[in-house]
Amino acid sequence: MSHETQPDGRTDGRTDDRTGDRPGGIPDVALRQALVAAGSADGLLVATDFDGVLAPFDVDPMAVRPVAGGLEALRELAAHPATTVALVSGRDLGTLRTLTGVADGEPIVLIGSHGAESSDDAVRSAMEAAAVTAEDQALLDSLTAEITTLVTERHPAAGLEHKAAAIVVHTRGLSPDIADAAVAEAREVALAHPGVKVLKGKSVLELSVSHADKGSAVTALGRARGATARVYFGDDVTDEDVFTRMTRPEDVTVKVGRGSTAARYRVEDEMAVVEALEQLAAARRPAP
Ligand SMILES: O=P(O)(O)OC[C@H]1O[C@H](O[C@H]2O[C@H](CO)[C@@H](O)[C@H](O)[C@H]2O)[C@H](O)[C@@H](O)[C@@H]1O
Repeated sequence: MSHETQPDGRTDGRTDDRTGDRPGGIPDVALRQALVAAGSADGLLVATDFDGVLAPFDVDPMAVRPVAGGLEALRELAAHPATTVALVSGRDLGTLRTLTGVADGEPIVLIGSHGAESSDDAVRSAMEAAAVTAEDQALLDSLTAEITTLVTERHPAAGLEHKAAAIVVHTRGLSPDIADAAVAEAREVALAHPGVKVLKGKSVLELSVSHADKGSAVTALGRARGATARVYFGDDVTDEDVFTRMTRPEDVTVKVGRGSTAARYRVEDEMAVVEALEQLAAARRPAP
């Protein structure tokens, strides 16, 4: 049986999505310069994906937490004038809030369910067409029932995650053959339901009733806040929707880890993301 290929070029069931030990720092001089330039823009948008970018992967999707320094750097950035900060995720809004600890009223925008949910009015209004309707909910309910039966009866080692707009089959840590079979059969179930969007992520198959995309949500936020420079960090297929939409000369798009990408720059891991955020925050501080 051929193994399900991951967006980062690995095969399903492997638990390490990273490139190995890193020496520290951001070796790419061009990226460092781009961050300094973005940091001095009149209006800055800094947005980052969550899993695999700000939080290391875990077999248990609810056990992940942001890497040390990540939230601190985002909070400092959000406190600077003319600076908008957003956390953007395939997680649903409630889960993103729980896992990041970002409280209601904090000046960090949360964008969940790949853009279908947000704490920001402008994003919600721009993404209204992608919000989950009663009809979508009925579709999700019947899809969830079928996928739950499939996983319980045929692939009990796989995990299930219930989200506001999707049901997700998790295969991290499983042997490739078991993971491939679970993913292939879940995909078959989804394909029998017109209107269901199938997303193959890293050791996950997400079956969604929303057609939101992160690119539309992030660019809507940038527009609403008058951002003249936009910075985005992402690691997975759904982040490519942002990379392909952010192509102005002032934009800084950063792919985290391996795999083909439309991003302009690349860093190795979550700690490099924190370093980049700290550089941006330093560039944003008023001169003494
Ligand atoms: O858009 P993101 O914030 O990157 O979310 C993408 C998916 O992330 C989660 O799955 C990933 O992280 C899990 C926890 O480390 C891991 O077990 C799984 O293998 C990864 O694919 C989340 O569970 C999904 O719902 C998100 O869509």
